[in-house]
Amino acid sequence: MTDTTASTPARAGATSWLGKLEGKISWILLGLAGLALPLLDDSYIGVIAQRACIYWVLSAGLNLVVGYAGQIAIGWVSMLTLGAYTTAALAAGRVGAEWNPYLALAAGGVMGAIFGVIVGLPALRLRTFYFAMTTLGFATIVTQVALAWKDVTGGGVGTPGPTFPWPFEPGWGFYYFCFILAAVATWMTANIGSSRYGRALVAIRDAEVAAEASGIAKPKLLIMVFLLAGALGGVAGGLFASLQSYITPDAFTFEMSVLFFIAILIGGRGSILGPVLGTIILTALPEFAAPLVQWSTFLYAVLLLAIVLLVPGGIADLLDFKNRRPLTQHREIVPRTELLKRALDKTDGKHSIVLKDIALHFGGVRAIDGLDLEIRSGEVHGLIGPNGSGKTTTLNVISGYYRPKTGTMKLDGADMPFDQPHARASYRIARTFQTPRIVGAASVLENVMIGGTVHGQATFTEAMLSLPRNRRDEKLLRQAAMQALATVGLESLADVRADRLQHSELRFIEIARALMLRPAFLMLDEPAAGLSTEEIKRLGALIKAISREGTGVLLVEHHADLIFDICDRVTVLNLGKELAAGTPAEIRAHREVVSAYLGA
Ligand SMILES: Nc1ncnc2c1ncn2[C@@H]1O[C@H](COP(=O)(O)OP(=O)(O)OP(=O)(O)O)[C@@H](O)[C@H]1O
Repeated sequence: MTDTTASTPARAGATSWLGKLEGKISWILLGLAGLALPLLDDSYIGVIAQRACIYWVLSAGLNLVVGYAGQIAIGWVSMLTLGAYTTAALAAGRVGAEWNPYLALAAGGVMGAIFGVIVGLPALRLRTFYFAMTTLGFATIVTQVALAWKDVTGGGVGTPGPTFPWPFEPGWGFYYFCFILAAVATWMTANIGSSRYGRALVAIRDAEVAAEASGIAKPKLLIMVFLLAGALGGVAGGLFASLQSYITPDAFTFEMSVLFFIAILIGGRGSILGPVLGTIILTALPEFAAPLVQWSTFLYAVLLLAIVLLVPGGIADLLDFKNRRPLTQHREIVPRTELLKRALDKTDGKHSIVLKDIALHFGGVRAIDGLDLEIRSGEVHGLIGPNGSGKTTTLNVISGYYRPKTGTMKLDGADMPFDQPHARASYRIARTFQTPRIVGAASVLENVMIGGTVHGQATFTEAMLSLPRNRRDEKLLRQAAMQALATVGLESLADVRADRLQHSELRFIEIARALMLRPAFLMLDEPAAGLSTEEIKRLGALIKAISREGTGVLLVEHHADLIFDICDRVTVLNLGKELAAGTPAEIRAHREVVSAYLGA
């Protein structure tokens, strides 16, 4: 029985239309509430709203760093501090002539952008808490410099914040300024979030090796995100200085950093709306519960624990009504191999990857020990052998994850570099993994679109401003991903969050994602593991059809029947060496293979 939740095109269309409306209504309500706030004519509420908007300008950028890219930048208050002092010092004429406050604010943004990249750079090497500590350390340094550099910052005595002239003068004018900037920050980061860059960030966060195999270069992407997050933090700082009227280093506390960070976590990682609501709630809460101010850090911790334990996906998960609709239990995967012609470029010429004398050792373990292997276009090449014989390691060498000790690897006769896994996508070499590497929090369609990231043309800025080239990219990627999903038989699940799917479906999603590269070579690492007999049969037909379209397939597998049914040639490994190579018939009859691996 097939899934009926969205099985017909009309129903699928209605579902996505509803989904879009669900998403838009929240934004429209939030926008209207923000615009109408001055009607309350309550200056106290006005100040809280200004603060929430300012915090959101910072959190919007930080959301890309923490929520999307998964980097624990816990000391991002440093950007607020830098932006505040830059804007205040320039506007007050502490560095040369007095600057126009709007220009000084822009300078605060530039300062934030520069230091955002500098603080972010360690993230390229350091992971999790090590990176968190560097951001905290930087925040402490900035505060100490603000204390010591009296000429510019006023030291412990402080310096006045800027006052913005008409049309954003203090009061509701300034509120609208903060509101507009928060709206622009939201729009820009939402554009990034829904572009190939946003999907790439989430892939780096949840499935880094798969991101690399799809051609995503982590360093370049993270630097752009840190630059944007730093710039927004700097602008937020300039606004904060104006809101405070007077700034001293005490104004930039560790609690603020925690607030920004927790707002994103309780909002929901990888969401835009959730963290906006998280920031508003955390900004407003202490104001309306004034007697609890002393307890704020404790309350933040309790709130965070409650969210992590009760709603790990945060507010965004609570608002994700679409993914609460039940899926049909018994779903079938029925690939449509006739669609492969459109999903793949049938290559007219012959291509080959040739490995010669490859050796790779892990300490004393000889994982590969002088292996020769040739993968040709239009053929399925089976790689079999007992556990630990070096199959996955061979695949990882071809994918660029490991650099062997000796040997060469050539693509169509030309040397191919061993490292840089993300560069494999440019050779149109795609792969799947022994354990499916899928972004559980993203939809099935988004997961498949990740595979086509390298085909996008729009720059980061074009994506941020949603310019025509980015919209065209998105349209093409979406069409190609739907095509790939239809080919593997899963298009009816396109809108479903991937972590709701069954294991067998994840295996086919990985193949759809690999097809997005229009691969000249496809390497499959135990794709039949965990599949039913019927599913293995369909998988076999799909793999065979892929090779018939000209793609060279390397199939690592333990299911001997599948190997002998669909492979053109088979190599048997034992202890990292070739035990035998030949046609399936030859391998079946090979005495040593039968005794070492296949059994009598
Ligand atoms: N990163 C690593 N560090 C140390 N040893 C490793 C590493 N990766 C693989 N090995 C070792 O190298 C040998 C080959 O491992 P590999 O995973 O390539 O085997 P395999 O044939 O794919 O096995 P399986 O069928 O169980 O997946 C094994 O002895 C394994 O323990």
